[in-house]
Amino acid sequence: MITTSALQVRFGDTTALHPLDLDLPAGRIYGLLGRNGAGKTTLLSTLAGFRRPSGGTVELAGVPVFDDVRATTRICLIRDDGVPGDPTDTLRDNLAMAAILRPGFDTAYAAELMEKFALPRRKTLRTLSRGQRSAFGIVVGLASRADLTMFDEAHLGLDAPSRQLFHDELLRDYLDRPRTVILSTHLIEEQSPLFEQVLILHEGRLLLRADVDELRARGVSVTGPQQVVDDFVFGLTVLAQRRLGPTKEVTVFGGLDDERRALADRYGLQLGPVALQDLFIHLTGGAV
Ligand SMILES: Nc1ncnc2c1ncn2[C@@H]1O[C@H](COP(=O)(O)OP(=O)(O)OP(=O)(O)O)[C@@H](O)[C@H]1O
Repeated sequence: MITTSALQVRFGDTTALHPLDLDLPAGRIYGLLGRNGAGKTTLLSTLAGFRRPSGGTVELAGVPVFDDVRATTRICLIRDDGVPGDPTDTLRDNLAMAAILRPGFDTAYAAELMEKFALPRRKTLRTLSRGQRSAFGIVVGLASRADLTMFDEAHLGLDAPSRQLFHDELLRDYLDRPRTVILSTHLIEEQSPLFEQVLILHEGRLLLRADVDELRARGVSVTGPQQVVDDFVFGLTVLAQRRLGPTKEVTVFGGLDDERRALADRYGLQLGPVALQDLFIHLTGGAV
């Protein structure tokens, strides 16, 4: 369990995180969403003990994370801007160092992942391509098997097959060895199937925390012939609209009562769950 109490981070005049009380029970995958500058990286760095809070505390299972190896060796944060390790060392040496630093590191699993991501063991970290660097970060992040594992936009630069591999491996390994995972991402629709719970940060505050299923039920997608859909959603809060030839899909905010559902059925309209991205844009005040 990771717990924050009145956690606050300021950079000069900028308050990146307003006092935040948060408890994240262990053994779940959390999605951390927020617009640019919302405070996601600041929060994750502080949870990892990389940054001293301006106020308040962060504890992992009761142990303060800042400057305490009892907690930091159980935490792994993979950031978008680089892999933990020495850029002038080979990947092989960097993996050996990770194994020394992290008690839960699984060398055999790291070797398996290196193969799967086709990473060159003899190359130095700094000579890797952008996507290869991300892939190496993911290898370290997964093989560390840390109690608290966080990926901060760690997929940046990865091609689609590698992102799929990341998802598959994360899910497989998590199911074998449940731990707490936080994924910060702007690829909401792509990564949301992994989330059990979503946290939305907005302007340094926690705007929303909800289970994914509950969130998807906060809106409805309505699909059918354009004119019929337009008539049906008249007066409702429209979050997004998409056209595909004569067919239209409209996402509306809020649930539909039984009467409206019966009406949709009579008109032959299809109803489905809301796309998290549409809801996210609506909740964080973006343009539709
Ligand atoms: N080292 C720093 N010095 C000054 N201000 C900072 C520093 N790091 C972050 N900030 C500010 O803190 C706020 C939160 O930044 P943060 O990087 O946590 O956002 P983010 O949600 O991760 O954004 P993005 O999605 O763009 O990566 C922003 O206003 C940012 O400008």
